[in-house]
Amino acid sequence: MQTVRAPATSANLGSGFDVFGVALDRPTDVVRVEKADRTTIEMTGVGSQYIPEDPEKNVVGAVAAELDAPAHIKIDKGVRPSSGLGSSAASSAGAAVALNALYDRGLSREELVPIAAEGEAVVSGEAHADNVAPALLGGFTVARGDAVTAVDASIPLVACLPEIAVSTRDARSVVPASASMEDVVHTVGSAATLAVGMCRDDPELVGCGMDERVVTPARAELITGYDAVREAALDAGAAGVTVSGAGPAVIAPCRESNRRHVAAAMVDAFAEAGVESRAYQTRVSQGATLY
Ligand SMILES: Nc1ncnc2c1ncn2[C@@H]1O[C@H](COP(=O)(O)OP(=O)(O)OP(=O)(O)O)[C@@H](O)[C@H]1O
Ligand SMILES: N[C@@H](CCO)C(=O)O
Repeated sequence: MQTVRAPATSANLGSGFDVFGVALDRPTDVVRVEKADRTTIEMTGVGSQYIPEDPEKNVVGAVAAELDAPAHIKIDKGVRPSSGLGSSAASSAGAAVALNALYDRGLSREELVPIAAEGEAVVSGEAHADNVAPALLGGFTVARGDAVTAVDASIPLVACLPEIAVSTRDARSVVPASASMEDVVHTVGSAATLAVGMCRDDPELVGCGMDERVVTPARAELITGYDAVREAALDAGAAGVTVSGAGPAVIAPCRESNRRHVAAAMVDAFAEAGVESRAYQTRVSQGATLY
């Protein structure tokens, strides 16, 4: 038997649409695997009632098939599905690490990225790596085509998850098909600033580099209270605010000393907009861990 704790992730970070990602130290999924003749799946935890246990429809079924590693897979969900916090990626990455160990496949974390990405294809039709890369490698990751670059980083963050359902499909359907050259230049400047901020463990640069004018404003429209939550987080000392993944979670990097204050301000602002929410006081951290 092998057990893995797999982290939530935030992939985009404003300026890095479909490219940047970070692993978060909470929330997490716990994935437990035991050898079996055929793959079966058992789900518990937050939102598990909405996740199919059929291996054809659950992301971990595709990962087990890719690794030719049939198993009884138990997943205790800590990362709510359709959260913008990489719920499906946490399970995919956790299963990839656990099954690789269970069957002694000897694959590196980098080699597991495309395998875990096949799990993502079950959900979205695309084997995109922007969430599974940080879930496997930890820190800050850059997914560019088939290549992934990872750097260690430790940035305090608040990830505030409202009780709103936003499907990734809907959130992708509102992304504009084109952008002006002015906006492209602005995004490149922001993305470069964010990457430097991650390399320097500087939350101010990371927050500044989240500013993006094409994808984020379109998606913010799907999140009731977003503008007020953004303003409240900035007033409380956050260095920046953006939509996490496809939403509806909203993330805000900040200094550790004011993280609690930022978290409370975001929850209060959602409440004033009539939306219940939960704020995770978290940080950029390591990838999936065997224990
Ligand atoms: N093991 C699993 N864990 C979570 N969701 C799963 C799993 N297997 C299948 N799913 C399906 O995947 C969908 C959730 O994945 P989705 O990528 O939309 O959300 P997310 O991972 O929270 O968001 P994001 O990628 O924006 O961070 C749900 O429809 C859910 O039923
Ligand atoms: N990068 C993806 C993450 C969601 O899977 C998006 O923002 O749509």
